[in-house]
Amino acid sequence: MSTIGIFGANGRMGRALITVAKEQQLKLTAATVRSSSDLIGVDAGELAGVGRLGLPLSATGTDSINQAGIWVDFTMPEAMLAHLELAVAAKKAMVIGVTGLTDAQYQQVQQASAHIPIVWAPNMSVGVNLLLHLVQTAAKVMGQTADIEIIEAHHRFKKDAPSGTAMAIGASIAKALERDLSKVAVYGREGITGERQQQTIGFATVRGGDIIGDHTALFADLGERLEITHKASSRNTFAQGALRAALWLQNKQPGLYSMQQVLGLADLS
Ligand SMILES: NC(=O)C1=CN([C@@H]2O[C@H](COP(=O)(O)OP(=O)(O)OC[C@H]3O[C@@H](n4cnc5c(N)ncnc54)[C@H](OP(=O)(O)O)[C@@H]3O)[C@@H](O)[C@H]2O)C=CC1
Ligand SMILES: O=C(O)C1=N[C@H](C(=O)O)C[C@H](O)C1
Repeated sequence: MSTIGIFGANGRMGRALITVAKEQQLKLTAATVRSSSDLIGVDAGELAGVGRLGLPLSATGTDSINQAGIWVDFTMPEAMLAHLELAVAAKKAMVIGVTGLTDAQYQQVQQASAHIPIVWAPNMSVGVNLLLHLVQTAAKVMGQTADIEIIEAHHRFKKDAPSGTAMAIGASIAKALERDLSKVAVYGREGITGERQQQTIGFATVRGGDIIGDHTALFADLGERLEITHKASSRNTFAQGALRAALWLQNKQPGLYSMQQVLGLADLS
């Protein structure tokens, strides 16, 4: 079994990853934090509240990159790109869950995948990845006449909007309907907006409290509406998916892989 490392171990997802790695008895051999962090040397299991693991947190950098073969990154876009540079230089595989990437940042991930195997996905849960297929069926059946809106809700600490998952749902629906998402997306509404344009795909964002992650795709027609909803009740579900992706990446050739491929859902129509 490959050795696994976690960048950004002190984040919400970093701690969930440590928890799940312990539950699944995976070979977690590195957990890193910023080089300026006071947490360096603290036990990773104690940080995550799951008891001593005998794994001290180390500083992200060239000294720690060789502590693991596959690295998991749920940090922030700029930090992730710096980690990616380290991984490419050391030929390490990466699982990336970071959202809110600009097009240019996503292109940097694509370019790095010419050198190392990478899984990038805005949502690592089984349910959301199934939902990405279900919305395509709904779009094909109802999308020519129904109004399509994507509603997402997350905790008050989230920094990007709409969520990466909401964007992926929009892209999935737009693809099924052969619409260009960049032309039909409407992000929030205010003032005298006029009547709704039928071809548009609307996005609405809610931020509050400790909501872990809710997503709804709404297909609203005259006389009926269909809502397809996913609600995450624990971050461990994302961590389980990420660690499954890490194991799946063992011995893979360089390339950019999706969670659909990891879960064997890529061929669902
Ligand atoms: N794909 C998926 O399934 C999921 C994706 N996400 C995404 O994962 C990302 C992280 O989410 P979450 O865990 O809630 O965020 P947190 O804010 O809890 O954690 C972010 C981590 O990144 C580190 N970090 C941030 N900026 C820097 C930097 N400049 N240099 C070094 N380290 C840095 C932080 O370090 P420090 O503690 O020192 O500040 C922290 O450890 C988001 O993009 C989120 O959308 C979240 C859940 C599921
Ligand atoms: O920031 C989060 O928390 C989450 N972010 C991801 C996203 O932006 O889609 C996935 C999940 O919903 C949690």
